[in-house]
Amino acid sequence: MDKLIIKGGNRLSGTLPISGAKNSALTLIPCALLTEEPVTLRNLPRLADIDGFQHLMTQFGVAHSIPGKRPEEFGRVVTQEATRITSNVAPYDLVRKMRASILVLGPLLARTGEATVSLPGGCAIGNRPIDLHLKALEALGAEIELAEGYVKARAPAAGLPGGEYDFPIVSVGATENAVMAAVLAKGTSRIGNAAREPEIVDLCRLLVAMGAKIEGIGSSELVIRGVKKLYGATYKVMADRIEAGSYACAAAITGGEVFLEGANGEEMDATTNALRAIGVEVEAQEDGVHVRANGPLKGVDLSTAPYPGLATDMQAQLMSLLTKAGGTSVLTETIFENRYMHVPELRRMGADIEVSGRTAIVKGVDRLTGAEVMATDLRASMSLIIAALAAAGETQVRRIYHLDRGYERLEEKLALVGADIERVGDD
Ligand SMILES: CC(=O)N[C@H]1[C@@H](OP(=O)(O)OP(=O)(O)OC[C@H]2O[C@@H](n3ccc(=O)[nH]c3=O)[C@H](O)[C@@H]2O)O[C@H](CO)[C@@H](O)[C@@H]1O
Ligand SMILES: C=C(OP(=O)(O)O)C(=O)O
Repeated sequence: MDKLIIKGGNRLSGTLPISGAKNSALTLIPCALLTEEPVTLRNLPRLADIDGFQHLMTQFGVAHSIPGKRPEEFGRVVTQEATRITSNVAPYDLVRKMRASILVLGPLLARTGEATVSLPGGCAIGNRPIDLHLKALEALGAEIELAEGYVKARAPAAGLPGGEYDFPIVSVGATENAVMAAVLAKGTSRIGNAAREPEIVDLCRLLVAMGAKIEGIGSSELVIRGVKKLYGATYKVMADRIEAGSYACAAAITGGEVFLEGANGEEMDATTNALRAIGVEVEAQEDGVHVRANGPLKGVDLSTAPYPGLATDMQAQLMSLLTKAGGTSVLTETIFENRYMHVPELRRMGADIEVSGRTAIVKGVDRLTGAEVMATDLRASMSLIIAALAAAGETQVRRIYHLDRGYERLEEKLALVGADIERVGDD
């Protein structure tokens, strides 16, 4: 297993390219199941999760090709073609490694009338049930059965009729599954209290490019008129707002100045507002976001919330930044029940953080020190790297396979802006 060795203290400066969004790509890829025509995605990030999802897609008979010959630098172009679905079963072995695999349920059901998908199970950040995915699909007319660790979903012989569902709480994944199932339904569907995350907008835009009829895109009420058939399309995956926010925190904690090339300022408004409140200068430009930390960092109170609120996927990284901010900060995590796994590791680096239930109280310290730490999940891993960049001495981050799920060429990008970071084989 690899580990990262980071020597802290370098001020980050320069241009940092932002990749395609993992969480968008993971819902755009299964859209290829909805049509027999080729769907080409541009700007796909090179990530373990994307490779894993593409592997899952081959299970259903989806063919992949890379059109043209271009160097695979940042961002890939991949065409998927599901001329014929050869299986509608997603087995445990492929699903357990990646929770987002549940996103094949809606499209498989819509295209073939049946889908059998392994229950994904919990993960480090929380329990993460899928009850809302199933309730929404039932409301659209599916029959659902749970047996032997699998979800078996079936549509009536004539296809899903479509229907109405109001989510009791906002769920990104369940909204995505419902939208992907509704686009090929016989009738019209209405999804209330839908998630409004930019990744959902990206999903709807691809589906519209494929011929879907969706109203209310970007709002919490989606009305979807089912169509008989969807067509092929070519679509560019949006920039990763969480990757961009993570690197903004990394630059800020070093007192640095970076240009996040390709980032979309509007989509990361809540993060940029938090950074500004902390005392970091952030300017959204047409082709990216400029970040400059030029003065003392101030403690703030932050609470995560569904979009347009502050993303839970940014909580750990902002907490790292706040360990060096003056005064006391209070962070409240409202989305996942166990998303403070980074706290004990940050404490090992000298941070002063107390957790009580959903709240973390962070008292700024003058100095963080390098230590051997363990990554526990994707964003927790990034928070340790952010702290390491500002810590005195050397930090070793183990279990970095979590990072490879969501940060494309992390050490290359950070080195590009001056970080002293190296990936070595673990002993
Ligand atoms: C691949 C992907 O896009 N992952 C993102 C997606 O995850 P994901 O789609 O899994 O997250 P959800 O929005 O569904 O989860 C929000 C909350 O709803 C709960 N819930 C969800 C579904 C359900 O059927 N029942 C239920 O109770 C969850 O446990 C959680 O407490 O949105 C999260 C919230 O922004 C992000 O942190 C993840 O990075
Ligand atoms: C929690 C995350 O991802 P996933 O839903 O894929 O586990 C994340 O991206 O921070």
